[in-house]
Amino acid sequence: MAEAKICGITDARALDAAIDGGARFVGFVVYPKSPRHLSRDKLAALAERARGQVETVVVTVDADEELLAAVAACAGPDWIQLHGSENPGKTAQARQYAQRGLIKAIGVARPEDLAQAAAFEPVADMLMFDAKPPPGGLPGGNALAFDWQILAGRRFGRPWMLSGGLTPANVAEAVSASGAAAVDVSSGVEASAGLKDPLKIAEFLAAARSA
Ligand SMILES: O=C(O)c1ccccc1N[C@@H]1O[C@H](COP(=O)(O)O)[C@@H](O)[C@H]1O
Repeated sequence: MAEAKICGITDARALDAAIDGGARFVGFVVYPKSPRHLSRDKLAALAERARGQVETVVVTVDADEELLAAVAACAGPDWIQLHGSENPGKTAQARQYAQRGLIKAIGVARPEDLAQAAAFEPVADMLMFDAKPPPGGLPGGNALAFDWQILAGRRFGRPWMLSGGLTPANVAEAVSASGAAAVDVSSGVEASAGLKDPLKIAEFLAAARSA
């Protein structure tokens, strides 16, 4: 059984589907270039609805302290996910803005990319391995997968989550190939960019649970 994070939630129906389906985490994106970006008001409302039912994650990209403080004030997230090119120092500084911890995303295309994990283990509470973004593309949320076998048998000093191009149809194979204990999805449970499909969320969570 793999734990799951449903990321890029933009409305209450999707949030409720994630909670009802047994997600451990829900993710809210604060990054204006993303089709899943949330205004402060919407972020606050969704975080309030989620409180106490599921662990909340705010996803940021190279956010400055002002933005992190604003996110903390309006949403009080359990976790902050850093999905840009934050270095270990910046990652450590962000810790004060999350209630439970930090998730640091690492882009993976080749086995050598996993070496970056070591520098973040002392400062992040969880790692996320996502497909390296295409040149000029968004830093995440691209529906791109990488070779999951790269992770097979690898051990890290922190818990980690598999991300990138996961869907209800491939998540079981991804878990089996990589050995992931937790998985993260955004595009694979959408009807269109930025609009989650509650049925696909339920299917993904059922598949992850039985993986
Ligand atoms: O989802 C986004 O729009 C996004 C924007 C900026 C940084 C990260 C983002 N999403 C993260 O990427 C993973 C993988 O997405 P996908 O399933 O391949 O579409 C997503 O789960 C978020 O953690």
